Amino acid sequence: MRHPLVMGNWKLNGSRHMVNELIDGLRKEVSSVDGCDIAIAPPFIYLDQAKHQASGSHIMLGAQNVDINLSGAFTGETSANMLKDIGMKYVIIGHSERRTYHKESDEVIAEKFAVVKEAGLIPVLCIGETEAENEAGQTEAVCAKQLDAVLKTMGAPAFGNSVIAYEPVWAIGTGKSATPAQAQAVHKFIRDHIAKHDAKVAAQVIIQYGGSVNASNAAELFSQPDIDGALVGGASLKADAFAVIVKAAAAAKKA
Ligand SMILES: O=C(CO)COP(=O)(O)O
Repeated sequence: MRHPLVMGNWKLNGSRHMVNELIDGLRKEVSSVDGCDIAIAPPFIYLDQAKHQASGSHIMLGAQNVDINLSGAFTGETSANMLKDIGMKYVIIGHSERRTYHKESDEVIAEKFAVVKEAGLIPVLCIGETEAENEAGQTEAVCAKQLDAVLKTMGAPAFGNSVIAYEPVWAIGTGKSATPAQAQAVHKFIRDHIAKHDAKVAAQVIIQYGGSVNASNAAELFSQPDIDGALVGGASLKADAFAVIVKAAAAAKKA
């Protein structure tokens, strides 16, 4: 049985005050939840503070990005080993906002996947099509290409103890989530695509959905057989809304 993961991607939001308030709120709301892994990914500068604030709870920490290099003359960057050093568990890579605004290619993202695995951290690989690609019927081709970048360089076993987040770009921050049936169809495609290489790895890889997940639509999304939790943006900035999503994921897998 796969254990769902609900992860909050705070993106470029937060302050010292908010880190303390939000984590304190979450700790109260989710203290009795079991059956769902919980993580948050605040901005880099607050990761250490967040780790301390969450200590003793089952809220895990993740980073929103990582560099492909481990050390040296790379001004402004953060390495996978540094993230490991401060107690991170997950690293989000390939988010569509980084693909778009920072021109990250599939090849660079595959390199990031490799350094994250090498450091003993869990990559959360974001994939998904744009609205134009969706309308052109290219959803599966785009997802396959984004997965293949990692499959080609590292092989299917790299997806063992890794997370994939299917985030259709048109659903991110728009309030227009994919329907549960639409998301399920793509999640099944993703799992089947990995199964062509390694059925065992495909059966256990966590595939999260992301894109306008909120307290109202989460339960129905999680009722789908191949949706293993969510990567949540806006709704992760409010403890009560995020907790509803976490509880929905835990309940779905017990049902
Ligand atoms: O990009 C996302 C998570 O990584 C989704 O963002 P929203 O939940 O705000 O749509």
